[in-house]
Amino acid sequence: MKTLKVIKIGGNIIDDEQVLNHFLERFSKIEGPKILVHGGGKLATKLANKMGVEVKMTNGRRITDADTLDIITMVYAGKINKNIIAKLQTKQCNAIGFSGADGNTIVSERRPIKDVDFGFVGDVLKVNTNTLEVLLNAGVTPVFCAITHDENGQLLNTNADTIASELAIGFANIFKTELYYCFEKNGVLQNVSDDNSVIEHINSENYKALINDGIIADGMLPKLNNCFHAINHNVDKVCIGKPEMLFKSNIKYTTIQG
Ligand SMILES: Nc1ncnc2c1ncn2[C@@H]1O[C@H](COP(=O)(O)OP(=O)(O)O)[C@@H](O)[C@H]1O
Ligand SMILES: CC(=O)N[C@@H](CCC(=O)OP(=O)(O)O)C(=O)O
Repeated sequence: MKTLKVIKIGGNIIDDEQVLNHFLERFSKIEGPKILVHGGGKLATKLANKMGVEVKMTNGRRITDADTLDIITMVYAGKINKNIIAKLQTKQCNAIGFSGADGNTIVSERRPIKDVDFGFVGDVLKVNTNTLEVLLNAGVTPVFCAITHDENGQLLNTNADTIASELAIGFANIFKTELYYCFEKNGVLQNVSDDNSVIEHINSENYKALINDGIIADGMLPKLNNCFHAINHNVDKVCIGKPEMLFKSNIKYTTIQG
């Protein structure tokens, strides 16, 4: 079985032109099938502020009204995705940009209203691997933004970490699948302001303790939920850290264990 690497990059990598170029240079050289997933929440927030559209976040998720959906579609599926594709083409990496609507690759349903109405936010129902598998086997690299669709013509905003974990799970019976969450820190940290305090292994036991002790908070909570979801659904390897974890052997990062 071939190994598929699903790699997610967060806002802090996308926002910095130099960091992004350096990452894409090394990403393009990774051999074998690979999928890149990008966020871009920070840029969407910046543009919404500029356009006078109020930004509302709850539990790390963006409340997405019709104006916000327009903005995130322009930012995620347009500006960020197409810039990444153009850069990869300069590095001999033949990439194609995807939202979940393209090729009907990721189908979601609008999140039901419970305590909060998230608006046009989608929870993933299904990943269709057929088209993507053909592309991967032909050496083409799919690059996903954080947008899905409901098969009734409605685009939906879906967190990029979730897109990455659902893609990894979707391919877990076709490839040996590895999921890498790249962000600006060395991994999950014991002390969030000390990059040397990497917690190298997290399992469901120490995870609970880390939450209770307030060590894991903010965006790290949904990220780790996605990690456990993946490792419990046949994904072989789930890691969180700086992009260097993909390219160097002497680097510390966090590995998730089931
Ligand atoms: N224990 C922790 N270790 C590392 N980061 C943490 C921790 N607890 C909270 N965080 C926060 O989680 C953030 C990462 O989540 P998020 O911003 O959603 O990531 P991304 O940039 O991938 O979208 C970090 O920037 C950090 O501020
Ligand atoms: C529903 C929801 O919250 N979607 C996210 C999608 C982008 C994202 O996940 O970007 P980062 O990975 O850079 O945070 C949002 O709009 O912020």
